Amino acid sequence: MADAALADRPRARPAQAPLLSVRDLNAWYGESHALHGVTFDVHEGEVVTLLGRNGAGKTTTLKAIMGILAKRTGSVTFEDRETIGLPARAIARAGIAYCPEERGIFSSLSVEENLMLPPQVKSGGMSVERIFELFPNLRERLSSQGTKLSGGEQQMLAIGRILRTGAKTLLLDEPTEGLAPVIIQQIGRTIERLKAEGFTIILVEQNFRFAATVADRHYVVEQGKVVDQILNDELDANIEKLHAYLGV
Ligand SMILES: Nc1ncnc2c1ncn2[C@@H]1O[C@H](COP(=O)(O)OP(=O)(O)OP(=O)(O)O)[C@@H](O)[C@H]1O
Repeated sequence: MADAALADRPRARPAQAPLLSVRDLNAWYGESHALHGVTFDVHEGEVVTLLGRNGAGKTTTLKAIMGILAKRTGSVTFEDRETIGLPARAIARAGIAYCPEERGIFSSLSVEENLMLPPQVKSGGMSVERIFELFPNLRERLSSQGTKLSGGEQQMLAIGRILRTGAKTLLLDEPTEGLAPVIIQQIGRTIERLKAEGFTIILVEQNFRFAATVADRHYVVEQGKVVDQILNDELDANIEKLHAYLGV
């Protein structure tokens, strides 16, 4: 195929191998079967969202990729390496970081202590100075206790903290949930900057209007499976279908 034709291909079908490839992923909470064969790909440098109703399996998909669910089957390859049998710490060292919906800020620790908590898993982690450039509020709150932070500041700290680790693939679970529009915009700008720097991001979002401002593609999750894919450029044309999926 000619180079020009390759360049014209949509992002959804680039020629190079995916960075992350999820195939027939099943996962359980104890006896409860939560994922029923999730399959999707993410290419390096993409921002991809998982959209879907409450309980569809979006968070579980992130946890299963990260290896923090005890029982999972199927295949998750990252940089062509199978990770399904690996413990979470090995997956983190491979360069994937997870920012949970509940943010996981230690209330008894200061902003600085929270920031320094996760170990660096790869070289090239972001310096604290750079993190403060992205989130100036954190610099001002450096010695504040975790409990004293607003929801927005907690979210910035949770994202800043994983940027220090050196991971270049980020799993962000509903980073905008419950936040004021001005903070949501700041998180949106941060995601854009990270994308421009080559980070790969999987974003779980309920707020598809926000998702549309940052993502290349959207996967729709329903009953523990990916049931559809919508390119961001084609979102407007598919808006009724998306409303039906999301029940809005
Ligand atoms: N800790 C748990 N123990 C048992 N079942 C769980 C647990 N967490 C989630 N589930 C179940 O797994 C399924 C998928 O939940 P999940 O949290 O992944 O959905 P979601 O799409 O992220 O939705 P939400 O936005 O509500 O978090 C649901 O049926 C849910 O009830």
